[in-house]
This record gives sequence, C-alpha cells and structure tokens, in this order.
Amino acid sequence: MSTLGALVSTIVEKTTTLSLLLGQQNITPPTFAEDDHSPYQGENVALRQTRYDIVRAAQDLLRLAQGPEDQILQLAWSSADTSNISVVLQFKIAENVPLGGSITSADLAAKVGLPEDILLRTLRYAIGNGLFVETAPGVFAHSATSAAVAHSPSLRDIALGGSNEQAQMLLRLTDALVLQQKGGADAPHAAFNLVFPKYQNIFECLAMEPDLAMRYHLYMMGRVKTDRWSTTNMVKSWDWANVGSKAIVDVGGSAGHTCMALAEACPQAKFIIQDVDKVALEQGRQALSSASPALAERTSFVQHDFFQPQTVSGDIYIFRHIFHDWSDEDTVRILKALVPGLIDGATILVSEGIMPEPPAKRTNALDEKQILIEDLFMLAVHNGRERSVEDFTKLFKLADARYEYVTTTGGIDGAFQSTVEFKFKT
Ligand SMILES: C[S@@+](CC[C@H](N)C(=O)[O-])C[C@H]1O[C@@H](n2cnc3c(N)ncnc32)[C@H](O)[C@@H]1O
Repeated sequence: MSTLGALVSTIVEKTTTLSLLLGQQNITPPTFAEDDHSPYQGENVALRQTRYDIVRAAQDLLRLAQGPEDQILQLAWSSADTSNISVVLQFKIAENVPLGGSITSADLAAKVGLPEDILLRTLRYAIGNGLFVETAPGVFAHSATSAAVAHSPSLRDIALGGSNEQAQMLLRLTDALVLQQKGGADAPHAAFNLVFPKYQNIFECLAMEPDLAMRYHLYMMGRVKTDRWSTTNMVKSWDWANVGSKAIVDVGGSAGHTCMALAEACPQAKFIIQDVDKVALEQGRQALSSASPALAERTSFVQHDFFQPQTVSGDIYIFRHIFHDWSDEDTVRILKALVPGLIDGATILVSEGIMPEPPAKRTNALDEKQILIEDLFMLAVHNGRERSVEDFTKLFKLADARYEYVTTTGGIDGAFQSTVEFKFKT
C-alpha cells in the first residue's frame, strides 16, 4: 500500500535520475515557459521510463493528498475541462496567440470570431489548466502547453476529435445504457445512435457527412503521426525481413497508410488494400500513384466487405484497428468470412491496443490509461470493445479451430498497438 512518505521518496529519487538523464542527453530541464513546448523530443527509453515513474508516483500522491471526495468531484466535472479544450481548439485560439509575443483579448476576439466576454472566460479557465498566461489584465501569451497546440496541427486534430465528437458520444453512454436496460425496439445499438440518430453506424454516417469524414480522417492521420500510434510501431513489432514477394492483404486498410509504412521493410511484397469505403480507397490510389509510382505498381486497392467471403488468397492478412469496432459475434463473423481465402500456413496479424489481463490496477500514466479510454470509446461508438490476447485467441478458435495463436509482439516503450499473430493450419 502506498503512503505519502514512500511516494515522496520515489519522486525525489526518480527526479534525481531524471535530472542526470536530461543532462546526459543535453535536454534543458522543462519549465512552463512557451519555449518548452516539446521538451522530451528525441528522448531515449530510460528517460521516458523515468518520467513515467515520476508521473505514476505523483498521481498517487495527488490522489492521497486530495482525498476521495475531491477525487470524485474532479472526475464528475472533468467534462468542463473537455469542453474548454474543445472550444480552444475549435476556434483556433492557440493558433491566433502570437508565438513569442502577446495579444489583447479584444484583438484575439476579433481574430477568432468569439464575443470578448466568452473568449476571456475560456482563456481564464484554460489558464487554470496550464494553457496560456495572462501577462497583464486582458493581455495573453502562450505557456508551454498552449504553444504545443500552436506548433502541432496533428496534436490539434487528435485533441479536437477527442474533445468534440468522441466526448459527445462518451457523455451519452449513460443514456444509451439506460435505454438498452429498458429494452424495446427503440433502444439504441450504441451511444453513437443518440448523437447521430439519422445513421445506423459511424461508417454509414461518414459516407454521408463529408465534413465529419474530413475531421475523422484528420484525427486518424494526426494519430498516425505521433509516436504512440505510428504505423512504424507495426513495422518494428514483427519480422518483415522474410516476406519476400508474398502478398499482404490489409483488410479494412482505408487509404493504405499501413502498407505504405511497410513498403520499405518489404521491398518485393505485393499489397492488396481492401476496404468497403470507396472514397478512402480512391484517396489512397491517387496519393500513391503521385507519391510512389513504383510502389503503386505492386499495390492494388480493392473494394471488399469483410463480412462477405474473402476472395483474395494472400500470405499475410493485416487487421489493424478493425476488430475493436465490432462485437464478439461480428468479430467471429469476420473471421469466418476470411476462411475461404486462407491457404495452409497463412498468417493473420491483428494490430490493436491490448487490454491487460485482470485484476485491474489504478492507472496513473496516460500510456496505461489509453487502452481503457479506447475501450470506453469503442463501447460508446460501436458497442465494440478492446480485447486481451486471451479474448482474441478465444474468438479465433470460435470462428474456426484451424486458427492457431502464435505470439504477441510490440506494445512497448509507449507504442499503443501490439501485434498479435495467428496462423491458419489446414
Ligand atoms: C478504424 S478504421 C481502421 C483503418 C486502418 N486499418 C487503420 O489501421 O488505420 C476501420 C476501417 O474499417 C473499414 N470498414 C468498416 N466496415 C467495413 C466492412 N464491412 N468491410 C470492409 N471494411 C470496413 C472502414 O471503412 C475503415 O477504413
């Protein structure tokens, strides 16, 4: 059991180590000042682990010092934080505060198109959370955190998706569960259906709402640009060296960004990108033919519904961020539909975040919490779920006894996804 004193000792000890590591890597100790908007870029694994050890101990220290009542109230009101960051991002407030300078609230209000009073209240709430500083009454400049948004469009895109559409669905989860409990024909399949009542599921919605589709793709592309969700995590997590000229089928591969990331590691492989979404496939086809005609020659984009029997006999099938969108029953259906395409020894790679096996623990660092956030999000959007390796193994076996679990790799040093490998043995 952690005590205040023991936690403080851990923090002191780890902070001393951190100072040493920062010195060794020529990184200036971080401050809240604007220039420190990305202090840990290029850090090594030891530094990252030490930072996270500090975060874990500090989070526990904070919980003990706050006490249960404050913790519960803070959790209940965290939607105010989410709403505030969403307004900051939507109205590009950080992007309109000059870097290295300051701006009056009147000038900033004119730039972002918000009433000055609303802007002032938004900024002053955000300052409480560490974004921006008020250098004199009514005059605003950047802190390190707000400057990070101004410097990184992809951070903005991820955070906007998280605090806007995702948050709306997460906040309707309670209503959805109440309605599902009551039952009846009107019960929603997921919280998604309460936020977007015109559509059956998110994929149908994205096909009909181009603005929303654009934001969804920006969110996805933004994520891929971060170390946490980078497609290079998949490249690093499996041995691609022996693939040779085999055929890799990316099922639900969208615009093909996973195959593009794999192209260098598998210079002779043929890629088949399958998706139900014609727009995504066409985007990928066009992007690839101008960016890399040589890769385009060994890549095809094919419309395919993964609930229908697989028609391509490949050597390796990738399912990246697919199964968590679907219930156990649907996952089994997708895996059964794959069987007609499978040759003896075919490899199936699942690239997803992996739920830890129980018993559950307190999660203190974002890396540990991320998978639980995604799991709740999958529940709210799709009535889907994140799964453990054991969960996947059970579903594969349920779909067909010839699927065999091989191994799980990756998912370390801050990478969100692991690669779970199965083989099909006839
Ligand atoms: C969360 S995205 C993952 C995309 C990509 N694999 C990645 O890792 O970024 C889910 C993908 O599944 C596709 N999809 C949804 N339903 C499908 C179906 N029935 N058949 C094939 N693809 C489908 C979507 O169009 C979307 O591209």
